[in-house]
Amino acid sequence: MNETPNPHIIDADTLTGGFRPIRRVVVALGSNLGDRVANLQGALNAVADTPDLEVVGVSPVYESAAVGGPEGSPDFLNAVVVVDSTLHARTLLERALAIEDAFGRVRTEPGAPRTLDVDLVVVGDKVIEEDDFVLPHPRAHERAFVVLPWASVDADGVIPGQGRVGDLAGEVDTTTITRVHGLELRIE
Ligand SMILES: Nc1ncnc2c1ncn2[C@@H]1O[C@H](COP(=O)(O)OP(=O)(O)OP(=O)(O)O)[C@@H](O)[C@H]1O
Ligand SMILES: Nc1nc2c(c(=O)[nH]1)N=C(CO)CN2
Repeated sequence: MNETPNPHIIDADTLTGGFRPIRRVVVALGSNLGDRVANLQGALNAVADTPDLEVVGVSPVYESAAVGGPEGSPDFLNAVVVVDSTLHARTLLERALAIEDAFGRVRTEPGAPRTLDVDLVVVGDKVIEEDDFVLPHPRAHERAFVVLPWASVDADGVIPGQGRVGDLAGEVDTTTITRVHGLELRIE
């Protein structure tokens, strides 16, 4: 195998200077601790306040039983925010973790109840497999609380390697999930 990088193929993320591609990014929000509506609403505002990022869609809010996590975990509220951004994928991850921290997220055991979860579901068609960062999010395609809200704002969205989100929405387990009527997140 020739390990020498081909100088004619440039990963857009390594470009310096003015040009950066705009990517469609899907951000999943979840909360099952504290004032869940205020947490989701605040997270949406924080996402929208990010430089070099434009919100193009906000899903309805869905409620569902906690998948995994300790016995008796409270139900979650979830929503999905669709954005266009020129930010690097890793910059988006750092921003997501900072927003979680700003909402009092305490990191204990995996699956523990949390005031706010901000996951990057997809960043365009980027595929990343690093210890602390995986794209597309490896469990998103099987999660009703991700694909239902996302499909409701963009059924033609795609999870690379998994398919069209409108189709995935017909395949996931929807046993406990319901749309919360009369509640809409808005950018304030
Ligand atoms: N696509 C991604 N979006 C957000 N975090 C990610 C992603 N890929 C890897 N991570 C890493 O996952 C770590 C733990 O995330 P977190 O504690 O929110 O997991 P979880 O919400 O309990 O489980 P899940 O990952 O199944 O949603 C984060 O610190 C982050 O570095
Ligand atoms: N219903 C629901 N269950 C979950 C959720 C979530 O957001 N909603 N997030 C998890 C870890 O990210 C684990 N389980």
